[in-house]
Amino acid sequence: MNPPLRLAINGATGRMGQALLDLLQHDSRFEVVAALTAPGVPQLGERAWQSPAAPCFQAGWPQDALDVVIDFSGPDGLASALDHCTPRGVALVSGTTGIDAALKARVAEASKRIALMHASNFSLGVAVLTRLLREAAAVLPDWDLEIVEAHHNRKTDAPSGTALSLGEAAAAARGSTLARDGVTGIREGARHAGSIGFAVVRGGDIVGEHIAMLIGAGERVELGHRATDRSIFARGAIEAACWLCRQAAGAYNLEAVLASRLTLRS
Ligand SMILES: NC(=O)C1=CN([C@@H]2O[C@H](COP(=O)(O)OP(=O)(O)OC[C@H]3O[C@@H](n4cnc5c(N)ncnc54)[C@H](OP(=O)(O)O)[C@@H]3O)[C@@H](O)[C@H]2O)C=CC1
Ligand SMILES: O=C(O)C1=N[C@H](C(=O)O)C[C@H](O)C1
Repeated sequence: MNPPLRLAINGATGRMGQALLDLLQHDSRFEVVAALTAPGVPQLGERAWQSPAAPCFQAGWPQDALDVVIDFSGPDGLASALDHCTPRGVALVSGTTGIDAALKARVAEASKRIALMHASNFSLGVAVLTRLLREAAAVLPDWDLEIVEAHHNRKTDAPSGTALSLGEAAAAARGSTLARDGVTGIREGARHAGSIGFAVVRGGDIVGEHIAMLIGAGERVELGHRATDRSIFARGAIEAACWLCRQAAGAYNLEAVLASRLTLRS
């Protein structure tokens, strides 16, 4: 049997960090070597779960060698993970959203040296939704496309990373880009033909909902996904980490993992 993969969680005290730790306590494929969080959080020094084998929450990267890092933190946390993983050849799975063009470029640059998967959504359902939307957007090129997303009241980035990725996939299927046709924020006046609009709802404990509306004259197609439990994202990221550790340097997406595990047919 292979020894367990040596893993660090970045953003370990957050909502996703907790969902990951809940699953990883019982996953013999991994040894959680470090549970990293931001400096100053009250949990620093506490064990990540109730076992003497659990690491304590810490604010700096460990000296120990790692096989893989799973990062669900924020833009600063992702930048720090890139700084740690790239020179050391450590694989990196990141679900952090709300990152700007400069950080996206750093992610792309790092993937020349390490195996890296950055995905705005690690759920199987959203992977399928993306496929369906690509197809619908291509066969209905003249229909108006609006993407509505809803999340909990603690979410800081908007539109969500998933909404933007869905928009990018649809735009690409129509031979366009979000930079050209995406429209966010409050809109006034008539709709521009070909634009892809985004609407954002924030409230309560909504885990994550995305609805893509393709609106024609006298009819409308709606494709949507509702997450009701964060463990779906955590499970996807854990499977990705396991898979990524066997890959050469490069930028990978979740579809590659799903194709190898579930043989999703095109
Ligand atoms: N791709 C996907 O499938 C999913 C992506 N996400 C994304 O993951 C990210 C985290 O989401 P969520 O868990 O809900 O957010 P939380 O705010 O609950 O958790 C983020 C955690 O990261 C910590 N953190 C902040 N800065 C750093 C740093 N520099 N180094 C290490 N840790 C840091 C935070 O500490 P502190 O609280 O002190 O700031 C917090 O504990 C978001 O970008 C979100 O959009 C979420 C769900 C699914
Ligand atoms: O912050 C969240 O919670 C989520 N963020 C991701 C995003 O921005 O798309 C994925 C998921 O919807 C939950």
